[in-house]
Amino acid sequence: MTQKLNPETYAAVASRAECLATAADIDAALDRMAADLTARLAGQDPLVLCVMTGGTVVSGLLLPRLNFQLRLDYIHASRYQGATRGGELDWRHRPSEAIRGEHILVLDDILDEGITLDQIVRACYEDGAASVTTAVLVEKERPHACTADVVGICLPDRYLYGYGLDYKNYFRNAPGIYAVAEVDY
Ligand SMILES: O=P(O)(O)OC[C@H]1O[C@H](OP(=O)(O)OP(=O)(O)O)[C@H](O)[C@@H]1O
Ligand code: HPA
Repeated sequence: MTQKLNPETYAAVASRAECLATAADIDAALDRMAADLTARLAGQDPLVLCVMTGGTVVSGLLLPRLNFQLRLDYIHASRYQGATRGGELDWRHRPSEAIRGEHILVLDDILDEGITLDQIVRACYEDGAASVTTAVLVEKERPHACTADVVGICLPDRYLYGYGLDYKNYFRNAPGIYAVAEVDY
């Protein structure tokens, strides 16, 4: 069950947030990611795994830029659950059978502490992936448990929303990436 934000709180959070990346910045980042991923994966018939839920927006915008043979599935592992600090990774969907022998591309919105991506990559190899390539739209400027192969844009270590990233389960649809004000964090 997710908590609702009342409209006044929603508007106040939005008015205090700072835009760190515009839609034009993200478009340019997606173009760079697509070129890099094409160089790495064209001809390998990869199985793309969208990491739910935050990975949906980057997946939707990136896939039409990948002009080669691929298939799409999803994986669901969550550790924030609407909170602004992460906890234990909760597995909700792990497509183990589909992964065996495949070249996997994991697509997610953000590499923050890197715990989610690190555990997803380990799980893919445990499930018999032939290779695993990782791509994130945003990498936070902080130490991570792992790195991503392809990164769209690096942003400061603040709590972010937009382009799939949520604040209390809202703002995934914001048309830019915004840092939440200290008072709201
Ligand atoms: O690098 P980390 O510190 O592990 O954090 C990154 C993960 O956190 C978010 O997922 P979340 O658990 O919030 O689920 P969501 O995708 O449903 O928002 C985000 O989508 C990444 O998957
Ligand atoms: O900064 C963030 N914003 C939204 N979701 C997240 N998951 C990890 N870090 C973040």
